[in-house]
Amino acid sequence: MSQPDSPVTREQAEDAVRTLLRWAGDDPTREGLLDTPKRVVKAYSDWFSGYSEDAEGFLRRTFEEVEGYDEMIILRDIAFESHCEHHMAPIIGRAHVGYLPTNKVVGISKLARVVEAFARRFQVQEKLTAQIAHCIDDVLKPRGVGVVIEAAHECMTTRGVHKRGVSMVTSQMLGSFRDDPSTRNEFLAFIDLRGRR
Ligand SMILES: Nc1nc2c(ncn2[C@@H]2O[C@H](COP(=O)(O)OP(=O)(O)OP(=O)(O)O)[C@@H](O)[C@H]2O)c(=O)[nH]1
Ligand SMILES: [Zn+2]
Repeated sequence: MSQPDSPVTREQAEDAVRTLLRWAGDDPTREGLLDTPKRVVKAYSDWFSGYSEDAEGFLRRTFEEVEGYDEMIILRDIAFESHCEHHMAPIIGRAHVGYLPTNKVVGISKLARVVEAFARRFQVQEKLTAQIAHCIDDVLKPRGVGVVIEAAHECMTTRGVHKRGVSMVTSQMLGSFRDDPSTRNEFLAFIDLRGRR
């Protein structure tokens, strides 16, 4: 992931927020807005904390004592918040992640941590989906990985085309999830996209 050449200071980021406030037609020196740049930068530090997270690192601790368990493992309904890289508007959704282990499994919370690490960046949903799947595939080297994401894009609901209730669905299947229709179908049946609404 390429980073900007020179680091931006917190003060510069706060100035940028003041500029936007002025540009929108308000007065950043009025009482209600005085602390807003500070708050916005703090909020952004949270929303974009993924840039400083090592997604692969979360998957390095694995467990082998699982009595030979070798069936599918799924973490479904992982709620996440991200931001679209086109409008910097929220993307609110759920991710479903499954894999077929080889001889080791990972702590289940780590799958959610991987989702968070990539979601807390500027994203398009396709890239987010692929990054999660490839990260799990690269580190765990399982027999297969499936990632399905359903999300609402606020750039489509609160502005632009103004379509509420629309969700975008993306999937990235790798290994046996891609090549073996029964594995793919088992995963899709477990996550039951429409049935659990
Ligand atoms: N494929 C994809 N498109 C996205 C995602 N997030 C936002 N977009 C779309 O990115 C496109 C950007 O299109 P542009 O025409 O450059 O931007 P725009 O003029 O603001 O477009 P409108 O949203 O249609 O008003 C829009 O169609 C968005 O709906 C995403 O995660 N994946
Ligand atoms: Zn957008």
